[in-house]
Amino acid sequence: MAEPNFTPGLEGVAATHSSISNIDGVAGLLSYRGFAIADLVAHSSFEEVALLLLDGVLPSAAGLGEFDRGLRTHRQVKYNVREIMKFMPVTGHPMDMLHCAVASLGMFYPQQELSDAERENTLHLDAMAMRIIARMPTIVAMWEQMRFGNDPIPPRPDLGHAANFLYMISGREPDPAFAKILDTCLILHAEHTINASTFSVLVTSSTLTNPYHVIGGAIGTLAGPLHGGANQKVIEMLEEIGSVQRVGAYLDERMANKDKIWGFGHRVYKTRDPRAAILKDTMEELASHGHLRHSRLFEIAIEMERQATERLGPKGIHANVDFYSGVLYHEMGIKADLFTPIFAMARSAGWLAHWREQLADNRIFRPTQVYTGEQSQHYVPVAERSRKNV
Ligand SMILES: CC(=O)SCCNC(=O)CCNC(=O)[C@H](O)C(C)(C)COP(=O)(O)OP(=O)(O)OC[C@H]1O[C@@H](n2cnc3c(N)ncnc32)[C@H](O)[C@@H]1OP(=O)(O)O
Ligand SMILES: O=C([O-])CC(=O)C(=O)O
Repeated sequence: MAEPNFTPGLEGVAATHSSISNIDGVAGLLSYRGFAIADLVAHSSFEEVALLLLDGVLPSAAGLGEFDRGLRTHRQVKYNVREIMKFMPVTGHPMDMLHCAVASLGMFYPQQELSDAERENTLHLDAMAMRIIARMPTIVAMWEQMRFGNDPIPPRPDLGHAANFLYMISGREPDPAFAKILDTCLILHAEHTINASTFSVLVTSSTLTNPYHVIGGAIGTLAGPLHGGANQKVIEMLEEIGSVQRVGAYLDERMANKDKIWGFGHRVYKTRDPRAAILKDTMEELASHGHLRHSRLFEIAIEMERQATERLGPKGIHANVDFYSGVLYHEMGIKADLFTPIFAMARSAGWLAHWREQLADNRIFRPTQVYTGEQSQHYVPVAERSRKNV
Protein backbone atom coordinates (compact mmCIF):
# COMPACT_ATOMS: atom_id res chain seq x y z
CA MET A 1 0.00 0.00 0.00
CA ALA A 2 1.32 3.46 -0.86
CA GLU A 3 2.54 5.49 2.10
CA PRO A 4 0.16 8.41 2.85
CA ASN A 5 1.55 11.93 2.53
CA PHE A 6 2.33 13.68 5.79
CA THR A 7 2.57 17.48 6.04
CA PRO A 8 3.71 18.62 9.52
CA GLY A 9 1.17 20.99 11.03
CA LEU A 10 -1.03 20.29 7.96
CA GLU A 11 0.44 23.42 6.37
CA GLY A 12 -1.42 24.21 3.17
CA VAL A 13 -3.74 21.20 3.54
CA ALA A 14 -7.43 22.09 3.03
CA ALA A 15 -9.47 20.57 5.85
CA THR A 16 -12.88 21.79 4.69
CA HIS A 17 -14.85 23.99 2.31
CA SER A 18 -15.97 27.18 4.05
CA SER A 19 -17.75 30.40 3.15
CA ILE A 20 -17.23 32.08 6.54
CA SER A 21 -14.00 34.04 6.23
CA ASN A 22 -11.09 34.47 3.86
CA ILE A 23 -7.44 35.50 4.25
CA ASP A 24 -4.98 36.75 1.65
CA GLY A 25 -1.78 36.15 3.57
CA VAL A 26 0.43 37.85 0.99
CA ALA A 27 -1.59 41.05 0.63
CA GLY A 28 -2.52 41.03 4.33
CA LEU A 29 -6.30 40.99 3.86
CA LEU A 30 -9.04 39.45 5.96
CA SER A 31 -12.77 39.39 5.27
CA TYR A 32 -15.78 37.85 7.00
CA ARG A 33 -18.47 36.63 4.60
CA GLY A 34 -16.86 38.83 1.96
CA PHE A 35 -16.81 42.04 4.05
CA ALA A 36 -13.38 43.56 4.73
CA ILE A 37 -12.63 43.69 8.45
CA ALA A 38 -11.77 47.40 8.23
CA ASP A 39 -15.34 48.10 7.02
CA LEU A 40 -16.83 45.96 9.77
CA VAL A 41 -14.76 47.75 12.40
CA ALA A 42 -15.79 51.13 10.98
CA HIS A 43 -19.51 50.46 10.61
CA SER A 44 -20.60 47.38 12.52
CA SER A 45 -20.71 45.99 16.05
CA PHE A 46 -19.67 42.66 17.54
CA GLU A 47 -23.34 41.68 17.84
CA GLU A 48 -23.94 42.26 14.13
CA VAL A 49 -20.67 40.56 13.12
CA ALA A 50 -21.57 37.49 15.21
CA LEU A 51 -24.89 37.20 13.39
CA LEU A 52 -23.21 37.81 10.04
CA LEU A 53 -20.78 34.98 10.75
CA LEU A 54 -23.53 32.62 11.88
CA ASP A 55 -26.06 33.35 9.14
CA GLY A 56 -23.89 34.46 6.24
CA VAL A 57 -25.72 37.71 5.47
CA LEU A 58 -25.93 41.15 7.06
CA PRO A 59 -29.08 41.02 9.20
CA SER A 60 -32.11 43.29 8.77
CA ALA A 61 -32.68 45.84 11.54
CA ALA A 62 -35.40 43.59 12.96
CA GLY A 63 -33.19 40.48 12.79
CA LEU A 64 -30.31 42.26 14.49
CA GLY A 65 -32.65 43.68 17.15
CA GLU A 66 -33.97 40.22 17.91
CA PHE A 67 -30.47 38.70 18.13
CA ASP A 68 -29.27 41.55 20.34
CA ARG A 69 -32.29 41.17 22.65
CA GLY A 70 -31.60 37.42 22.78
CA LEU A 71 -27.97 38.04 23.78
CA ARG A 72 -29.05 40.45 26.53
CA THR A 73 -31.74 38.05 27.80
CA HIS A 74 -29.46 35.03 27.96
CA ARG A 75 -26.46 36.57 29.73
CA GLN A 76 -27.36 35.09 33.11
CA VAL A 77 -25.90 31.65 33.83
CA LYS A 78 -27.57 29.14 36.13
CA TYR A 79 -26.73 29.46 39.82
CA ASN A 80 -25.24 25.94 39.77
CA VAL A 81 -22.48 27.08 37.43
CA ARG A 82 -21.44 29.56 40.09
CA GLU A 83 -21.50 26.75 42.67
CA ILE A 84 -19.06 24.76 40.51
CA MET A 85 -16.83 27.79 40.08
CA LYS A 86 -16.66 28.21 43.88
CA PHE A 87 -14.66 24.98 44.05
CA MET A 88 -12.06 26.14 41.51
CA PRO A 89 -8.73 27.36 42.94
CA VAL A 90 -8.59 31.16 42.78
CA THR A 91 -4.97 30.88 41.63
CA GLY A 92 -6.07 28.93 38.54
CA HIS A 93 -5.78 30.51 35.12
CA PRO A 94 -9.06 32.04 33.86
CA MET A 95 -8.74 29.99 30.64
CA ASP A 96 -8.77 26.79 32.71
CA MET A 97 -11.83 28.06 34.57
CA LEU A 98 -13.54 29.02 31.28
CA HIS A 99 -12.80 25.62 29.77
CA CYS A 100 -14.39 23.82 32.75
CA ALA A 101 -17.31 26.22 33.17
CA VAL A 102 -18.33 26.16 29.49
CA ALA A 103 -18.05 22.37 29.34
CA SER A 104 -20.22 22.18 32.48
CA LEU A 105 -23.02 24.10 30.74
CA GLY A 106 -23.82 20.88 28.91
CA MET A 107 -24.99 19.42 32.23
CA PHE A 108 -27.27 22.33 33.02
CA TYR A 109 -28.59 22.93 29.53
CA PRO A 110 -28.61 19.28 28.43
CA GLN A 111 -28.31 18.55 24.74
CA GLN A 112 -26.21 15.43 24.52
CA GLU A 113 -26.76 15.05 20.82
CA LEU A 114 -28.77 16.86 18.19
CA SER A 115 -31.49 15.05 16.30
CA ASP A 116 -31.46 15.21 12.50
CA ALA A 117 -34.39 17.65 12.64
CA GLU A 118 -32.54 19.89 15.10
CA ARG A 119 -29.40 19.87 13.00
CA GLU A 120 -31.41 21.06 10.01
CA ASN A 121 -33.26 23.73 12.00
CA THR A 122 -31.06 26.79 11.58
CA LEU A 123 -33.17 28.80 14.03
CA HIS A 124 -32.57 26.18 16.70
CA LEU A 125 -28.80 26.20 16.04
CA ASP A 126 -28.75 30.02 16.03
CA ALA A 127 -30.49 30.06 19.40
CA MET A 128 -28.00 27.59 20.90
CA ALA A 129 -25.07 29.59 19.51
CA MET A 130 -26.50 32.88 20.73
CA ARG A 131 -26.83 31.55 24.29
CA ILE A 132 -23.19 30.44 24.38
CA ILE A 133 -21.97 33.76 22.97
CA ALA A 134 -24.12 35.58 25.56
CA ARG A 135 -22.93 33.55 28.54
CA MET A 136 -19.18 33.39 28.01
CA PRO A 137 -18.54 37.04 29.04
CA THR A 138 -20.69 36.52 32.15
CA ILE A 139 -18.62 33.50 33.17
CA VAL A 140 -15.32 35.36 32.67
CA ALA A 141 -16.59 38.37 34.59
CA MET A 142 -18.05 36.23 37.41
CA TRP A 143 -14.63 34.67 37.85
CA GLU A 144 -12.93 38.05 37.88
CA GLN A 145 -15.11 38.98 40.87
CA MET A 146 -15.15 35.61 42.62
CA ARG A 147 -11.40 35.07 42.55
CA PHE A 148 -10.98 38.26 44.60
CA GLY A 149 -13.68 37.21 47.08
CA ASN A 150 -16.45 39.38 45.63
CA ASP A 151 -19.96 38.45 44.54
CA PRO A 152 -20.44 38.38 40.76
CA ILE A 153 -21.92 41.56 39.32
CA PRO A 154 -25.16 40.74 37.46
CA PRO A 155 -25.23 41.69 33.78
CA ARG A 156 -27.01 44.91 32.79
CA PRO A 157 -29.57 44.43 30.01
CA ASP A 158 -29.37 48.12 29.07
CA LEU A 159 -25.72 47.78 27.97
CA GLY A 160 -24.35 46.35 24.72
CA HIS A 161 -22.17 43.24 24.66
CA ALA A 162 -18.77 44.96 25.10
CA ALA A 163 -19.94 47.64 27.55
CA ASN A 164 -21.72 45.08 29.71
CA PHE A 165 -18.56 42.97 29.98
CA LEU A 166 -16.52 45.99 31.10
CA TYR A 167 -19.24 46.79 33.62
CA MET A 168 -19.30 43.24 35.03
CA ILE A 169 -15.51 43.03 35.49
CA SER A 170 -15.20 46.46 37.09
CA GLY A 171 -18.57 47.30 38.66
CA ARG A 172 -18.18 50.77 37.17
CA GLU A 173 -20.14 52.54 34.45
CA PRO A 174 -18.01 51.77 31.37
CA ASP A 175 -16.29 54.60 29.52
CA PRO A 176 -17.99 54.61 26.06
CA ALA A 177 -14.56 55.01 24.40
CA PHE A 178 -13.33 51.84 26.12
CA ALA A 179 -16.53 49.99 25.21
CA LYS A 180 -15.91 50.98 21.58
CA ILE A 181 -12.29 49.75 21.73
CA LEU A 182 -13.40 46.43 23.20
CA ASP A 183 -16.11 46.13 20.54
CA THR A 184 -13.39 46.66 17.88
CA CYS A 185 -11.21 44.00 19.48
CA LEU A 186 -14.12 41.55 19.64
CA ILE A 187 -14.86 42.10 15.94
CA LEU A 188 -11.20 41.60 15.00
CA HIS A 189 -10.90 38.39 17.02
CA ALA A 190 -14.25 36.87 16.02
CA GLU A 191 -13.09 34.64 13.18
CA HIS A 192 -9.99 33.51 11.29
CA THR A 193 -10.54 30.54 8.94
CA ILE A 194 -9.14 27.16 10.00
CA ASN A 195 -6.80 28.13 12.78
CA ALA A 196 -5.90 25.54 15.45
CA SER A 197 -8.91 26.13 17.73
CA THR A 198 -11.35 26.27 14.80
CA PHE A 199 -9.88 23.06 13.44
CA SER A 200 -10.61 21.52 16.84
CA VAL A 201 -14.19 22.80 16.42
CA LEU A 202 -14.49 20.96 13.10
CA VAL A 203 -13.19 17.71 14.55
CA THR A 204 -15.35 17.87 17.69
CA SER A 205 -18.47 18.98 15.79
CA SER A 206 -18.05 16.15 13.31
CA THR A 207 -18.80 13.58 16.05
CA LEU A 208 -22.21 15.28 16.56
CA THR A 209 -21.44 16.00 20.22
CA ASN A 210 -23.08 18.95 21.98
CA PRO A 211 -21.85 22.50 21.33
CA TYR A 212 -20.55 22.89 24.90
CA HIS A 213 -17.97 20.16 24.25
CA VAL A 214 -17.20 21.79 20.91
CA ILE A 215 -16.54 25.19 22.48
CA GLY A 216 -14.83 23.69 25.54
CA GLY A 217 -12.34 21.94 23.28
CA ALA A 218 -11.75 25.09 21.30
CA ILE A 219 -11.10 27.10 24.47
CA GLY A 220 -8.49 24.56 25.53
CA THR A 221 -6.83 24.78 22.13
CA LEU A 222 -6.84 28.58 22.10
CA ALA A 223 -5.18 28.72 25.53
CA GLY A 224 -1.75 27.62 24.27
CA PRO A 225 1.01 30.22 23.87
CA LEU A 226 1.49 29.51 20.16
CA HIS A 227 -2.17 30.50 19.60
CA GLY A 228 -4.45 32.79 21.66
CA GLY A 229 -2.29 32.51 24.78
CA ALA A 230 0.36 34.62 23.03
CA ASN A 231 -1.45 37.88 23.91
CA GLN A 232 -0.67 37.39 27.60
CA LYS A 233 2.90 36.38 26.76
CA VAL A 234 3.36 39.61 24.80
CA ILE A 235 2.55 41.83 27.75
CA GLU A 236 4.76 39.75 30.05
CA MET A 237 7.57 40.09 27.48
CA LEU A 238 7.15 43.88 27.27
CA GLU A 239 7.14 44.11 31.08
CA GLU A 240 10.31 42.01 31.20
CA ILE A 241 12.02 44.27 28.65
CA GLY A 242 11.08 47.22 30.82
CA SER A 243 12.39 50.10 28.68
CA VAL A 244 12.72 51.15 25.05
CA GLN A 245 16.53 51.09 25.43
CA ARG A 246 16.53 47.36 26.30
CA VAL A 247 14.58 46.21 23.22
CA GLY A 248 17.64 45.53 21.04
CA ALA A 249 19.49 43.52 23.69
CA TYR A 250 16.37 41.50 24.44
CA LEU A 251 15.91 40.63 20.77
CA ASP A 252 19.61 39.73 20.40
CA GLU A 253 19.39 37.34 23.32
CA ARG A 254 16.15 35.62 22.29
CA MET A 255 17.23 35.24 18.70
CA ALA A 256 20.64 33.88 19.73
CA ASN A 257 18.80 31.24 21.81
CA LYS A 258 16.36 30.61 18.93
CA ASP A 259 13.47 31.61 21.21
CA LYS A 260 10.25 32.91 19.64
CA ILE A 261 9.27 36.57 19.88
CA TRP A 262 5.70 36.54 21.23
CA GLY A 263 3.09 38.19 19.02
CA PHE A 264 5.20 37.66 15.89
CA GLY A 265 4.80 35.19 13.05
CA HIS A 266 1.81 33.54 11.50
CA ARG A 267 1.15 30.42 9.48
CA VAL A 268 -0.87 32.32 6.88
CA TYR A 269 0.27 35.96 6.91
CA LYS A 270 3.64 36.56 5.33
CA THR A 271 3.17 40.28 5.86
CA ARG A 272 1.83 42.34 8.74
CA ASP A 273 -1.44 40.98 10.12
CA PRO A 274 -4.11 43.56 9.11
CA ARG A 275 -5.64 43.28 12.58
CA ALA A 276 -2.36 44.32 14.23
CA ALA A 277 -2.37 47.41 12.01
CA ILE A 278 -5.94 48.35 13.00
CA LEU A 279 -5.24 47.78 16.69
CA LYS A 280 -2.09 49.90 16.60
CA ASP A 281 -3.90 52.71 14.76
CA THR A 282 -6.74 52.50 17.29
CA MET A 283 -4.26 52.94 20.12
CA GLU A 284 -2.52 55.87 18.43
CA GLU A 285 -5.84 57.59 17.79
CA LEU A 286 -7.15 57.09 21.31
CA ALA A 287 -3.88 58.28 22.81
CA SER A 288 -3.96 61.41 20.63
CA HIS A 289 -7.48 62.20 21.91
CA GLY A 290 -6.40 61.64 25.51
CA HIS A 291 -8.56 58.52 25.99
CA LEU A 292 -5.57 56.30 26.58
CA ARG A 293 -2.16 56.94 28.02
CA HIS A 294 0.73 56.66 25.58
CA SER A 295 2.35 54.44 28.14
CA ARG A 296 5.80 52.98 28.59
CA LEU A 297 4.58 49.57 27.43
CA PHE A 298 3.06 51.02 24.27
CA GLU A 299 6.35 52.82 23.52
CA ILE A 300 8.26 49.57 24.07
CA ALA A 301 5.78 47.71 21.82
CA ILE A 302 6.27 50.21 19.00
CA GLU A 303 10.06 49.98 19.24
CA MET A 304 9.85 46.21 19.51
CA GLU A 305 7.76 45.98 16.35
CA ARG A 306 10.21 48.24 14.50
CA GLN A 307 13.33 46.31 15.50
CA ALA A 308 11.77 42.81 15.30
CA THR A 309 10.40 43.57 11.82
CA GLU A 310 13.85 44.76 10.70
CA ARG A 311 15.28 41.38 11.73
CA LEU A 312 12.41 38.96 11.06
CA GLY A 313 10.48 40.77 8.30
CA PRO A 314 12.78 39.45 5.53
CA LYS A 315 11.74 35.92 6.64
CA GLY A 316 8.04 36.88 6.35
CA ILE A 317 7.63 37.16 10.13
CA HIS A 318 5.63 40.20 11.25
CA ALA A 319 3.45 41.35 14.14
CA ASN A 320 0.24 39.35 14.51
CA VAL A 321 -3.10 40.17 16.17
CA ASP A 322 -1.81 39.13 19.60
CA PHE A 323 0.95 41.74 19.56
CA TYR A 324 -1.15 44.88 20.10
CA SER A 325 -4.38 43.47 21.57
CA GLY A 326 -2.74 42.84 24.93
CA VAL A 327 -1.23 46.32 25.01
CA LEU A 328 -4.67 47.83 24.38
CA TYR A 329 -6.33 45.75 27.09
CA HIS A 330 -3.50 46.60 29.47
CA GLU A 331 -4.01 50.31 28.83
CA MET A 332 -7.70 49.82 29.60
CA GLY A 333 -6.73 48.40 33.00
CA ILE A 334 -7.65 44.77 32.19
CA LYS A 335 -5.52 42.08 33.86
CA ALA A 336 -3.17 40.13 31.61
CA ASP A 337 -4.65 36.71 32.36
CA LEU A 338 -8.04 37.88 31.06
CA PHE A 339 -6.67 38.68 27.58
CA THR A 340 -7.03 35.13 26.23
CA PRO A 341 -10.51 34.62 27.77
CA ILE A 342 -11.58 37.85 26.01
CA PHE A 343 -10.18 36.40 22.78
CA ALA A 344 -12.27 33.26 23.42
CA MET A 345 -15.42 35.33 24.05
CA ALA A 346 -14.96 36.91 20.61
CA ARG A 347 -13.87 33.78 18.75
CA SER A 348 -16.94 31.90 20.06
CA ALA A 349 -18.85 33.57 17.20
CA GLY A 350 -16.53 32.16 14.54
CA TRP A 351 -16.31 28.78 16.26
CA LEU A 352 -20.08 28.46 16.34
CA ALA A 353 -20.38 29.53 12.70
CA HIS A 354 -17.98 26.70 11.82
CA TRP A 355 -19.95 24.31 14.06
CA ARG A 356 -23.08 25.13 12.05
CA GLU A 357 -21.25 24.86 8.74
CA GLN A 358 -19.80 21.47 9.71
CA LEU A 359 -23.20 20.13 10.76
CA ALA A 360 -24.74 21.24 7.47
CA ASP A 361 -22.43 18.91 5.52
CA ASN A 362 -20.97 16.54 8.06
CA ARG A 363 -18.56 13.68 7.77
CA ILE A 364 -16.60 12.55 10.82
CA PHE A 365 -12.92 13.58 10.76
CA ARG A 366 -10.71 10.56 10.69
CA PRO A 367 -7.33 11.22 9.06
CA THR A 368 -4.58 8.68 8.77
CA GLN A 369 -0.95 8.55 9.92
CA VAL A 370 2.46 7.40 8.85
CA TYR A 371 3.33 4.61 11.28
CA THR A 372 6.91 4.81 12.60
CA GLY A 373 6.78 2.17 15.34
CA GLU A 374 7.99 -1.44 15.58
CA GLN A 375 6.44 -4.33 13.64
CA SER A 376 5.74 -7.96 14.59
CA GLN A 377 7.25 -7.84 18.08
CA HIS A 378 7.56 -11.04 20.11
CA TYR A 379 5.82 -10.78 23.52
CA VAL A 380 8.17 -11.60 26.46
CA PRO A 381 6.49 -12.37 29.82
CA VAL A 382 7.42 -9.84 32.52
CA ALA A 383 9.49 -12.32 34.58
CA GLU A 384 11.71 -13.07 31.58
CA ARG A 385 12.46 -9.45 30.62
CA SER A 386 15.98 -8.16 31.18
CA ARG A 387 16.60 -4.81 32.95
CA LYS A 388 17.19 -3.08 29.63
CA ASN A 389 13.45 -3.53 28.92
CA VAL A 390 12.73 -1.14 31.85
C1 LIG B 1 -4.10 34.28 17.29
C2 LIG B 1 -2.89 33.56 16.86
O1 LIG B 1 -2.85 32.38 17.06
S1 LIG B 1 -1.69 34.42 16.10
C3 LIG B 1 -0.19 33.55 16.53
C4 LIG B 1 0.14 33.76 17.98
N1 LIG B 1 1.39 33.07 18.38
C5 LIG B 1 2.54 33.73 18.61
O2 LIG B 1 2.64 34.94 18.54
C6 LIG B 1 3.70 32.86 19.05
C7 LIG B 1 4.95 33.17 18.24
N2 LIG B 1 4.82 32.72 16.88
C8 LIG B 1 4.98 31.39 16.53
O3 LIG B 1 5.29 30.54 17.37
C9 LIG B 1 4.79 30.99 15.08
O4 LIG B 1 5.07 32.08 14.23
C10 LIG B 1 3.36 30.47 14.80
C11 LIG B 1 3.00 29.35 15.81
C12 LIG B 1 2.34 31.57 14.95
C13 LIG B 1 3.31 29.93 13.36
O5 LIG B 1 4.07 28.78 13.34
P1 LIG B 1 4.56 28.04 12.00
O6 LIG B 1 3.81 28.50 10.83
O7 LIG B 1 4.57 26.59 12.31
O8 LIG B 1 6.04 28.57 11.82
P2 LIG B 1 7.34 27.96 12.52
O9 LIG B 1 7.20 27.95 13.99
O10 LIG B 1 7.63 26.64 11.85
O11 LIG B 1 8.40 29.03 12.10
C14 LIG B 1 9.03 29.08 10.82
C15 LIG B 1 10.36 29.80 10.99
O12 LIG B 1 10.12 31.13 11.47
C16 LIG B 1 10.68 31.32 12.76
N3 LIG B 1 9.68 32.02 13.58
C17 LIG B 1 8.35 31.92 13.51
N4 LIG B 1 7.77 32.72 14.42
C18 LIG B 1 8.76 33.33 15.06
C19 LIG B 1 8.78 34.25 16.12
N5 LIG B 1 7.66 34.68 16.70
N6 LIG B 1 9.97 34.68 16.57
C20 LIG B 1 11.13 34.23 15.99
N7 LIG B 1 11.15 33.36 14.99
C21 LIG B 1 9.99 32.91 14.54
C22 LIG B 1 10.90 29.92 13.31
O13 LIG B 1 11.91 29.89 14.28
C23 LIG B 1 11.26 29.16 12.05
O14 LIG B 1 12.58 29.48 11.73
P3 LIG B 1 13.55 28.40 11.00
O15 LIG B 1 12.89 28.15 9.67
O16 LIG B 1 14.84 29.12 10.91
O17 LIG B 1 13.56 27.19 11.89
O1 LIG C 1 -5.15 31.84 12.02
C1 LIG C 1 -4.34 31.39 12.85
O2 LIG C 1 -3.52 30.48 12.62
C2 LIG C 1 -4.34 31.92 14.23
C3 LIG C 1 -5.55 32.69 14.60
O3 LIG C 1 -6.52 32.16 15.09
C4 LIG C 1 -5.57 34.10 14.32
O4 LIG C 1 -4.60 34.63 13.79
O5 LIG C 1 -6.58 34.74 14.67
